Amino acid sequence: MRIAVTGTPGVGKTTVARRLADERGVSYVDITRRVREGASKGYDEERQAPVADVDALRDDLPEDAVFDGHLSHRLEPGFTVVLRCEPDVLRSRLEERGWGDEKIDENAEAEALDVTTAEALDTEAPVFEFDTTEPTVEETVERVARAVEERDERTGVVDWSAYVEGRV
Ligand SMILES: Nc1ncnc2c1ncn2[C@@H]1O[C@H](COP(=O)(O)OP(=O)(O)OP(=O)(O)O)[C@@H](O)[C@H]1O
Repeated sequence: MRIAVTGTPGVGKTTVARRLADERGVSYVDITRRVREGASKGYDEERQAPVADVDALRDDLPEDAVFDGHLSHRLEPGFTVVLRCEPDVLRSRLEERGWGDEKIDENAEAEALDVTTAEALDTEAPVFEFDTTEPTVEETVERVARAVEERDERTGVVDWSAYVEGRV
C-alpha cells in the first residue's frame, strides 16, 4: 500500500513518514528530494524551486511505501495523511529553522486556509487529517498507524479560523 504524508512545511511530514515507514517495514520515499534530484520540468524563478514532474515521479514509485512531501497526495496513493499544525506554532517551528518572514507568512497562511487538505480531498484517495500541534511525535505516529489500519477516514479535525480572524 502507498501512503502519502502531506501538508504545509513544518507540520511534521518527515518526522512522521520516516517512523511510519519503519514501523510498517516499507520503503520511505522523500518526494521533495526526488524532485530536486531530477523529477522536475524546469525551474520556478519566483519560488526559487524546481517544478515537479508529477508524471515522472508517479511512474517510479514502489508499491509498498510511505511518501513524504507536500506533493505526495498527487501521486495516486492508496491513503493520504494530511498533517496539520496551528499556524502560530507552525510559525515558531519555521522560525527555528531560520526561515525568512515572507516564506513563513506564506506557509502559515496556506496552513490557516486548509490549502493542502482541499487539494488532497480533490483526489481519489481517502484522506486522514491529524493535528500535530499538541501531541508528541510518538502519539501522532501511533494515531496515524491506527487510522490507516482501521481505514478511519477523517477530515475537519482542525479549525484555524481564530488565527485567520486575528489577522484580518
Ligand atoms: N506531533 C508531532 N508530529 C510531528 N512533528 C512534530 C510533532 N510535534 C512536534 N514536531 C516537530 O515539528 C518539526 C517538524 O519537522 P519536519 O521536518 O518533520 O516537518 P516537514 O513537514 O517534513 O517539513 P518540510 O516540508 O519542510 O520538510 C520537527 O522538529 C518535529 O520534532
